[in-house]
Amino acid sequence: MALNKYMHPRNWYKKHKPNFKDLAIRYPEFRKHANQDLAGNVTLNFKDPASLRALTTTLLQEDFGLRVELPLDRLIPTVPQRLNYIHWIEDILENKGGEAKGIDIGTGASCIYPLLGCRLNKWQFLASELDEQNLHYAKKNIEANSFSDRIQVKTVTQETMFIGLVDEHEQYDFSMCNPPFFSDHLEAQGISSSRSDDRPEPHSVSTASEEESIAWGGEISFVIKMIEESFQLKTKIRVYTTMLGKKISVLVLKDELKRRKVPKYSTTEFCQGKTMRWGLAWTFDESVEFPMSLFKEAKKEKPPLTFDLPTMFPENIEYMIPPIAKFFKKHFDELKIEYKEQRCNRGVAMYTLIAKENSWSNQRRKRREKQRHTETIQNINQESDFVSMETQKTTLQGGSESGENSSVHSMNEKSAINGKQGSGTVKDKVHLITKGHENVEMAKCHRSDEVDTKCISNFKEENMGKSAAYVTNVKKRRTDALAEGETEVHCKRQKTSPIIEQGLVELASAQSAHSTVVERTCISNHVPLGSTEDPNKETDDSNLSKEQEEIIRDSATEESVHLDTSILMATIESNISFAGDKSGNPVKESFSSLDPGVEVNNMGAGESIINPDTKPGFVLAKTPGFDALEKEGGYILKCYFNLKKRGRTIYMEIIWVDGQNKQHMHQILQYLKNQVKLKVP
Ligand SMILES: C[S@@+](CC[C@H](N)C(=O)[O-])C[C@H]1O[C@@H](n2cnc3c(N)ncnc32)[C@H](O)[C@@H]1O
Repeated sequence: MALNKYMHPRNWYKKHKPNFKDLAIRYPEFRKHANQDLAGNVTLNFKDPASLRALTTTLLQEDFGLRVELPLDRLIPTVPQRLNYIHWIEDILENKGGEAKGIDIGTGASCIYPLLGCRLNKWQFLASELDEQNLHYAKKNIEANSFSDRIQVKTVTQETMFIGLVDEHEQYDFSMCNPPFFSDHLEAQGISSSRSDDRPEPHSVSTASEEESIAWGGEISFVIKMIEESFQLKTKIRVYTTMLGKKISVLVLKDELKRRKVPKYSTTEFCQGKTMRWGLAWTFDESVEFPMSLFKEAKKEKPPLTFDLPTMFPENIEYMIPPIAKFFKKHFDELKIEYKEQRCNRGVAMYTLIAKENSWSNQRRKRREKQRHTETIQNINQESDFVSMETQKTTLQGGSESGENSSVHSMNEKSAINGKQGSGTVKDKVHLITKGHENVEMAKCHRSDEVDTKCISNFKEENMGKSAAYVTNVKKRRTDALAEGETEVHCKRQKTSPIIEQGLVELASAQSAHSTVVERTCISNHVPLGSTEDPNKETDDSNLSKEQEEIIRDSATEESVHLDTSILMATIESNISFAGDKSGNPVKESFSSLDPGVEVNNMGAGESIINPDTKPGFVLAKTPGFDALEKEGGYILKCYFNLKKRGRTIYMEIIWVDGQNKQHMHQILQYLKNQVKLKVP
């Protein structure tokens, strides 16, 4: 049912496929024509007119409460296709469910357009028909559904279109028509060449009589006559419309409207199953706005949304696709976007994404929360300025005693280099320093193999809760000390690099979320808490690029080197784990293996990151729900997400497939871009 996805969105059958089994149980007439196979599936023979009639009358009864009687030797309409046309008229009139007065040229025995139009809307109809038998049945069907006060059928001659049918005192909102489609018997039998080669053979039998299906000149001539008459009636009928059975007719008639300088016209597609029909509308009323064709919109080639990952490595190092793919998959999981991996190897990763809900819009709120965390951290850093000052002062007073508290050990060592003198109680001040530099503690905790959560929660309690009181306290002591005649020690505020800020933010956000960010940020350099070993030595940065070393140098100030490098290194290592050398080997295995979030070191070139046993190109279903979602269309967005190598960088593209609106795709791209920016400063 290739075209069903382009059915009008309000078409009942777009989401409610008829259940033949159920219909067979509840409708005896339908049951007579239903066949059940050994597997229990119920099918219909669409080449049998009686089966077709049973289906149409049963669906009209079941889904629209319409009781319709049809002769076997006249056209049997397909309900879903007729619904598409009704919904298109609703869209043009912009009055779904509202009142309108319409005309139906050649209503047929079913009188299907007026019946459906009146059932779904408060419309009234003037219908025409030239065939006696059709007229008889149409009237019967109108009465059977108690629509005699809203639907009027008039008998007309072959030459009549609007003139001779319409009431000259009346104003009409629209006209509709399903014209006889063949020009002669040869065409009706499929012998002449007007059926286009690419159009498949009909799947169901045509029961249309000669009068119904054949008109001199076919549908083109029929509609040209309508166009001619519309020039006489102009806005008496606000919008003229017709259905067309052949694409060539659409082109010819559009050309005709253009040639005759009709002010506004539009076309659309009616899609159902494997059948496509077309709609043509024109008007002399400039205020009419024709709706966009959903089919054309969906089919229109839209360039994919793209983004190049920033290059940040020296020339012999490149990004590797599998770890990057894993990075994005983690974010898809976070956004509850289902994905199906179509391919993942060194050169390309391809995914089909399906989102059943908008989980990215509230990301703004989350970002604001994160921003608040940043601000809190910045406040703490500012507060630490005072502490730095105190640190130096304390050291001047008696650096040897600073060993009482190992957490400030290295700092005191560094501060002691200043070698100035001061006075005061060393113990108290050491205590202050320890408190004020809880972030130093935290960094150290992260540098050990232990207690992430513990030190994070300490950090939260100690710093967030007590920092205000603490700063007041420090300020007071500082004033007191100065009042006692101590020498002022000048100390510049530490400038924290954006990377470090980011590290701090990640750590802070992790307090509540206890997210993998902590794991990623907490690299273990195996420096025990309070160790006096040089942290730079432990992190073994011999394999870092000059660029990266520079970042470290620029970011770490003399006093804060111990704290800053640990976080900085974590950030850089996460990035490095995205990279490989020219042969696809991870840049540095020891780095990668320290990062629990990225499995670079056990992944060979071309292997899938999800399942190392799987050969590239094999389809892996991420969740069992994916296929069901896809099949039932239970999603708001379906798109393709590809990662491709482009030189030394990676090119990311998102290609629209289906969904509510394309804006979702833009929002997801923006979200992913933001994540990349956080990751690659
Ligand atoms: C293809 S059938 C459409 C029937 C129905 N509207 C439907 O969609 O199922 C075309 C109908 O137009 C009728 N017809 C042909 N020429 C006509 C004319 N000049 N005026 C009114 N009806 C006409 C035929 O009898 C036939 O019932």
